[in-house]
Amino acid sequence: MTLAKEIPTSLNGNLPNFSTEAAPVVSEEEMRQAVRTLLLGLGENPDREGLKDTPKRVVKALKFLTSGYHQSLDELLNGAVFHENTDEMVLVRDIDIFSSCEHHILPILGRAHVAYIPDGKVIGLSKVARICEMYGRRLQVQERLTAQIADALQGLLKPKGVAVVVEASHMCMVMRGVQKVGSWTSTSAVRGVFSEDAKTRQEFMSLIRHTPNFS
Ligand SMILES: Nc1nc2c(ncn2[C@@H]2O[C@H](COP(=O)(O)OP(=O)(O)OP(=O)(O)O)[C@@H](O)[C@H]2O)c(=O)[nH]1
Ligand SMILES: [Zn+2]
Repeated sequence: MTLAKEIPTSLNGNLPNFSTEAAPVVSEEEMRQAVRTLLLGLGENPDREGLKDTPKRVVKALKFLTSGYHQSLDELLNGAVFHENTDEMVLVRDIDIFSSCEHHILPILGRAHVAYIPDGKVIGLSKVARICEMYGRRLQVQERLTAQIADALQGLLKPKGVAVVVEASHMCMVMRGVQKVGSWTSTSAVRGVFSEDAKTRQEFMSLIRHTPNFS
């Protein structure tokens, strides 16, 4: 493993825990070897037929599950911010979340509800889901994921307010550890008018609880 002088520009600002000096560059082969070592440590034979391509598959899967480190808001937005004279709440509900907890690298499965009150600008609806994907496909804690989604929208649109609720089940609490099947966690991040005005916050909460008749 060597130390990079610079983080590739695509990662700038996305790797929270490395300074520019210390960002390690790890080859694909080194990553596969690490998975092979894990398999050996688990008492498996990494050379048996079913496992011989597993290191390659695991590295590919983990790279996909953390691909959000290589995205940027600019890129995913693709210019889809539009001037619109509205200040009514926009809510995108039930956005599925597939993230990975940073403590165990196990799945966090759930959904996000994202609302904002525009102040002259709206964003393409699909981009709200793409923002959730970008931050979801990183090693996360749910609280940070929720706040990052809220802060991204706040920064991009400078709206009157943003509210985000994430409801998710952590496989590290279900499949191992305390093993609480069916437990889930709700986190919220409110900015602007949603934090200042209880009525607006309540409207958001009641909209995310309402069951539409097409679902
Ligand atoms: N706040 C928060 N905690 C999380 C999240 N994901 C996992 N955790 C918790 O992180 C904690 C790590 O605790 P440790 O005691 O260091 O790890 P552990 O021995 O594996 O803990 P147990 O899960 O209790 O067996 C656990 O309580 C997890 O439930 C998250 O998104 N937010
Ligand atoms: Zn965990």
